Amino acid sequence: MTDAGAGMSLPELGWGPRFQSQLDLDEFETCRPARVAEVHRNGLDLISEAGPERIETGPALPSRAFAVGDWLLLERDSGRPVRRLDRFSEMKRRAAGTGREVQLIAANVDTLFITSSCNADFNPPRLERYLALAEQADVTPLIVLTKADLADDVDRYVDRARALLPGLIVEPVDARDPDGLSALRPWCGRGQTVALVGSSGVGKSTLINALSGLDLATQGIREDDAKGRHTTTARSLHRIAGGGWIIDTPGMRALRLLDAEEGVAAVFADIADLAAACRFGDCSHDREPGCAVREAIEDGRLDPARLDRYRKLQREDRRNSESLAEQRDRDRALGKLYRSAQTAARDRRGNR
Ligand SMILES: Nc1nc2c(ncn2[C@@H]2O[C@H](COP(=O)(O)OP(=O)(O)OP(=O)(O)O)[C@@H](O)[C@H]2O)c(=O)[nH]1
Ligand SMILES: [Zn+2]
Repeated sequence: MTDAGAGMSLPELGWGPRFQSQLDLDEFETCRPARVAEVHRNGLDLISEAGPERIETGPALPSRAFAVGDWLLLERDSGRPVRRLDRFSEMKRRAAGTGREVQLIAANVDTLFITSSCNADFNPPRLERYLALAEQADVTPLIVLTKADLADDVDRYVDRARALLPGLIVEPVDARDPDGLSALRPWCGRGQTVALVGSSGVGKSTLINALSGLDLATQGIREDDAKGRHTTTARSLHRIAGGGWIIDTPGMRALRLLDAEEGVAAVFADIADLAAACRFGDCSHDREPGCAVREAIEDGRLDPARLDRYRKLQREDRRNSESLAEQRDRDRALGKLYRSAQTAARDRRGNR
């Protein structure tokens, strides 16, 4: 069950006009809303004004249609689930491993805390990927730089992070110190929902513990994965001391972008602006004459590494967003190309 408490008002749970306005008159009278705190294979853990409860899911409303943070209408009398309400934000990704499945990460999130440590974990391409995810999901991103207490050049990390996106908020913290997290509190107020992403070991659990006053390590949500590493496996909604909610999103190490074309474009808006001035509309910024992007690189206005990262994310997004059939076609075409290259090489050897 979730650690969420009982007897909370709807606004405390994150309810507001954007959900209320989705109800018709009949639903007003016969239904009550509940928020999804945890998704299980055959059921959902919910929190509502009535406190925590567990419902069964079935073929009509399967578990996979829900994400942590979703709002659901239940029939007041029977407790039966009626429908899921539209989300104002939605984080999703392509499932890790070889799976092609789309995985919902979280819904109705206001702010994404993108965590990175002030050490070798600090990785601009990874941060840009998370930023693209936030942009795409309509969630406000904020960079939380953990282990600031261990670094002696914190400002350099802060500057590098700020340079990733105009206006980006970057907060260096010691995640172990609840009193030092005041800069994060405004994002964690009553009814606000925060999600957390970042590599293993950067301090996500520590941060959640410090913000919520919980001890996740004792909550039994850690288990060994196949490689014997400790990983946090459950995705759930935790109450933050002072009002808000925080969603832990484990397993985000293998984040793969999906349908994030706009998010990627938003994170690299400077390059898109430059590209608008290229002579050719379909300029690949490679060797074309009149290329404004290359010009900016030559002038030192644009970091060439940033262009590379932009291209890489674009490719990744396109590849992940392809349908299964498209991928099969492309793999087949590649196989054919490979075989014909092999044949040509064999022919050449034969002719010698
Ligand atoms: N000095 C210092 N140590 C920290 C800080 N944040 C986390 N740590 C330590 O770093 C280690 C890893 O922190 P976790 O909170 O378990 O990291 P995590 O991101 O939850 O890791 P996963 O569950 O594997 O994803 C722990 O020993 C923490 O005490 C910080 O800001 N300063
Ligand atoms: Zn160009």
